[in-house]
Amino acid sequence: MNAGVRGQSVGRPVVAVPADVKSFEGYRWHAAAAQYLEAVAHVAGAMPLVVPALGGEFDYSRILDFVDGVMLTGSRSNVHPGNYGEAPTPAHEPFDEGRDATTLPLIRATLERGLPLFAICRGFQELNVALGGSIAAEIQEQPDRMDHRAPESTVQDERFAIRQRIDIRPGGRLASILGTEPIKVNSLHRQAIDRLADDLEIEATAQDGTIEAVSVKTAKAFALGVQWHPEYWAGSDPASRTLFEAFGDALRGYRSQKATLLSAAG
Ligand SMILES: N[C@@H](CCC(=O)NCCCC(=O)O)C(=O)O
Repeated sequence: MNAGVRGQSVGRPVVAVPADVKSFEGYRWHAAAAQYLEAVAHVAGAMPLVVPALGGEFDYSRILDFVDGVMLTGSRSNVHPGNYGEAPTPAHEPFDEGRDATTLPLIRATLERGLPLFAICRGFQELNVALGGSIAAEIQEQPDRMDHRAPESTVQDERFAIRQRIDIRPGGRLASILGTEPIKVNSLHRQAIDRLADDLEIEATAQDGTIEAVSVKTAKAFALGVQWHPEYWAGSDPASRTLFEAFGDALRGYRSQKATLLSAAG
């Protein structure tokens, strides 16, 4: 990932990025992958703030007073199906229930308060679950579905290669950012939106009908989810860059609106 610098550090908007809980080097970590943080910093022009996945213990909606938006990252873990009323099976694993307990309430609070929200891959699936939708597991095993998993490789640039066509709904919010010509994206997932939440609008689909992008119908600000990974090529792929720039513009808009309201209140 090679993102170019955008914006200055003074006065940059701040973006909350909920962490994953990971185990390595003998420790449990609350961590977010660099590719997301760097795309926020270098292309959206905002300061990322990683939020530990301790949502069962804390009401993180309090941090919405101090940030200008929220970004939800991708992760290999899956939303626990208990969150959408289904019993867990081995096909739903692995889980990260600390992250679920953090992101699901935070998504609802972010939308209620009108902060910009950008949801990527696992985050896109979380957005659907947080608003009452459900998720299908192991979609590559379903007839008429393509294989949306990453190519087998140890080289991240190959796993994240742009290779899958998506069609963008004319007249939609994604089309207002990227236009209506089909684009190619990367694809690294085994699950997909099944029942779409009532407050979500489909913005793009893959050739097998898999939902690839959604927006929140009643959102007061930028509220977009994508099943692919624009963060990985945000420094070089025009569509990926444009999405992060649009998120950055929404963050700056929210920040300046908040400053105006605060100064009017004295
Ligand atoms: N677990 C979900 C979400 C997929 C996702 O966020 N993938 C990120 C890429 C992880 C990697 O393979 O490196 C699903 O599989 O649908």
